[in-house]
Amino acid sequence: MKYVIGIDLGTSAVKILLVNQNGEVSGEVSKSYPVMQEKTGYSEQNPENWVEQTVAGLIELLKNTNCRPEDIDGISFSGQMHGLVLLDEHHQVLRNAILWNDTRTSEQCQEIYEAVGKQRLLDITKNPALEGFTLPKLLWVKQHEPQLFHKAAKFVLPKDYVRYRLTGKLHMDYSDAAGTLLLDVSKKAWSKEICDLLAINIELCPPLVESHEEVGSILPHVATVTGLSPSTSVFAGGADNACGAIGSGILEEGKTLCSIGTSGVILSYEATGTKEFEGKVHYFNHGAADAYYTMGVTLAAGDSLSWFKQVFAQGESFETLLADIGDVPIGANGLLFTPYIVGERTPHADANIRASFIGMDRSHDRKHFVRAVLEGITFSLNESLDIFRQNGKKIETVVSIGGGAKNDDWLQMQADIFNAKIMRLNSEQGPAMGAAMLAAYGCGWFESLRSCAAQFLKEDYTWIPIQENVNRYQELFKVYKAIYTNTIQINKRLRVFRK
Ligand SMILES: Nc1ncnc2c1ncn2[C@@H]1O[C@H](COP(=O)(O)OP(=O)(O)O)[C@@H](O)[C@H]1O
Ligand SMILES: O=C(CO)[C@@H](O)[C@H](O)COP(=O)(O)O
Repeated sequence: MKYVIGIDLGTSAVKILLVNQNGEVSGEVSKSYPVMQEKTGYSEQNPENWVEQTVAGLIELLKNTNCRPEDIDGISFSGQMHGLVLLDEHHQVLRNAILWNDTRTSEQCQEIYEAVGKQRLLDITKNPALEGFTLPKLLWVKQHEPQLFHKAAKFVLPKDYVRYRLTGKLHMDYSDAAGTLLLDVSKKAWSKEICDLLAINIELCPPLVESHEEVGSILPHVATVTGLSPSTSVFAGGADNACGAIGSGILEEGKTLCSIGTSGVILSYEATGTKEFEGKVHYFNHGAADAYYTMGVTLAAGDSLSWFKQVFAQGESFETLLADIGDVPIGANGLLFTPYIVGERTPHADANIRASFIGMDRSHDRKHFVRAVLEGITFSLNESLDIFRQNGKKIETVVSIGGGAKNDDWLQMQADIFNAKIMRLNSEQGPAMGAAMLAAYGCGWFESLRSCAAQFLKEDYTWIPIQENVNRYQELFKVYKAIYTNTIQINKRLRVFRK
């Protein structure tokens, strides 16, 4: 039997899957690493932690399997998007990576609009200037750390750096490059125009490749340490949401994905890069060649639940924390939560907004708060789903993946709030499975990603919306939506108190 490995470099942890030719998961490892928040709005990670934990994960995976290293035909990657990894001329890391959920760059977003123009930026990149994207981070380092910026020879994204450490080769694939705001999304080339207008040397941008392209093999010393074979081919891989889409079979028009990881995403396949969404949703290159996807992003989806657990239930597992949410009625006895703990992206591109619990009552206990957190996260994702529906998309079934897809009550809640069937596949590890599929396709096991999906992906269970719950949630959703507008000014005034 032959195998492939999919590595998903998430924000909370690296998840590694060993998958056989039938698409069965033969081994699975997860290794976590910390996120550093030095100030409000900041979010950084040390790239060395990604490498250490990926290597540790590979060692563990190979130790616990009977598969021979030479039977692993290929490895590919999925990774958290947008994070800036700056390298010097010797490819040494110059500073901590600035992550996708770091929002320190509002001023740089304005600078981009002033230099490029809103419409021109949309024409080239298909996206607005958002704090989380990579270009504003580059400009921030240029302005605040000029001596360090001066030493920069290349920038890459998180999984590109880990791939570089395993292979010695630097690349970036189109699906991840689209999230930098430096890519001409439909021409699939770095935009010289944007680089020139913002005085960014285009030489900083790494060579571009397709996600399924072979980019190298495992370096001998990495092979010795991990137990991998130096003959195993390495394929570029893609952005975690593009890989999540591949690993969930979102490979044709009409298919929709909900991913609840640290962030939350509602994603829809697009056959062309020429539709107009006016920047209301993100519009990026897919990991499937010459395809695209649109998505709305909740900045802190799973992260809101993790934050709640860390503050109010330290040491408990997600399973015990969520054990009794099924006993709490819809609406948590009048308690609502907005998940804006690090600001928001869709539909409110607002780095300044912060979260609220509204309606706290003497009768509430912890389980009401937990249910309110889950409902708030799901309402936020429903705002993205609404944008798609308002643009004429018919959404009847949604494939749900990520850590949030581990809880059955939450999946029923998704069905009731989205008013759509929620399908869970045989593995909720969509991005890692997508990376494994890119390796399988890259190795030539299949003639297309679609035929790989037909072999690899199986439906596990589907949750059907319960009409009575749908009606209750539709009423509550109207109240939820009113919280944003009613808390903008309050949060502006609170800003000076945040450290
Ligand atoms: N058993 C569980 N039930 C519900 N949610 C969970 C569970 N375990 C983890 N999560 C959620 O999943 C999130 C992590 O999901 P994951 O897809 O691994 O994220 P990432 O790719 O960002 O590292 C956590 O923030 C947490 O909120
Ligand atoms: O910023 C985005 C998408 O634009 C995030 O979706 C990141 O890609 C992080 O993903 P997770 O760690 O939550 O999977």
